[in-house]
Amino acid sequence: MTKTIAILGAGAWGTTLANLARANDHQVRLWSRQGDLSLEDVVKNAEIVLCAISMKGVQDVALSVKSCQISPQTIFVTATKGLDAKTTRTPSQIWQTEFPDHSVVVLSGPNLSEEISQGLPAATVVASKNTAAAQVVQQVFSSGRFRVYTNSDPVGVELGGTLKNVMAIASGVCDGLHLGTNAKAALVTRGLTEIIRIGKVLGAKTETFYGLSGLGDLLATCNSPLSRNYQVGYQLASGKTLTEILASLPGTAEGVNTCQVLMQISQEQNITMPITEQVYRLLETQVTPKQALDELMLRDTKPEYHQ
Ligand SMILES: NC(=O)C1=CN([C@@H]2O[C@H](COP(=O)(O)OP(=O)(O)OC[C@H]3O[C@@H](n4cnc5c(N)ncnc54)[C@H](O)[C@@H]3O)[C@@H](O)[C@H]2O)C=CC1
Ligand SMILES: O=C(CO)COP(=O)(O)O
Repeated sequence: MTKTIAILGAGAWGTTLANLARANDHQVRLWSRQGDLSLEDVVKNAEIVLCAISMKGVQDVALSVKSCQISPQTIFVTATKGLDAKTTRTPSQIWQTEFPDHSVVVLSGPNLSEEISQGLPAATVVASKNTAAAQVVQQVFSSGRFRVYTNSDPVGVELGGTLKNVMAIASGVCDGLHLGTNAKAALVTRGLTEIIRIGKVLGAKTETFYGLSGLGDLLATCNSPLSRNYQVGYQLASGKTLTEILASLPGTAEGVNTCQVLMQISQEQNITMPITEQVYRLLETQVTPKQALDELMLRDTKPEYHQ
């Protein structure tokens, strides 16, 4: 059945998701700050409101949507991968707080938008506490080129997509320094251990991180030059400054802000995050890429599963 869908954010990901829904004959209205359509008109009577805005805009846009006319049945879908700098909340927690009586669905997976725009095959996950809402969103986006799975752990699905961005920066550094395949495998595997350690504290299920939105997205983003986060790391390793890199980057690299929020969480909750800490120190120019590597390699020896 044709759905009316409002997509907020006309960047790389919002546009790609709009095209996927249009290809399935849904009626899509796309809103961006620079566009001609008003937010009020875009969300009016929408059965689904999907947000693909960068993290820094989510709270303000959620508040603006709150002042618009929304049907009580409207499903909110969040596709943003980040953490709020002020409250450390995930995007779905922001949407659920502002719309407590609505279903909120997280959409996340190994989804480099450029590949999907080219029609290459990909899979994703839609996760919600409300299974029926997740199934509606699954039907909206599923096609022969985009395979959509449902999941009942929205925070886990969301954190997989968010936390891997920091590991993608580290992976870019690893490749930029030409450290080899063994080093990359070790980094990504220990990165997953670190993601699971943080994710469990933040309320996610461990098994979710072994799925598409966890390991899947980690592999995609840590291995692709199409990833903006990977590009940040790769170019830092080549000696560029963060300011120079961000000035020429096509789109948002959420891992930069996510890393700062994670350091705050790590200090407040006493969670060991060695890779995240070195990425943070590198972004803050407290260490060089080579020093960050040495710090990681020379940590105290320990059993593999010592937390
Ligand atoms: N591009 C990709 O391959 C994927 C991106 N994502 C996530 O989707 C989100 C958006 O990413 P992209 O579309 O790639 O970024 P982008 O930089 O291409 O677009 C960001 C969009 O957010 C809007 N925006 C930024 N700040 C805003 C504010 N304060 N108020 C209102 N709108 C604001 C921009 O105008 C733009 O429409 C990010 O969280 C990203 O991690 C998730 C999966 C895939
Ligand atoms: O989340 C993504 C792929 O799943 C996109 O990665 P980047 O934001 O690093 O480009």
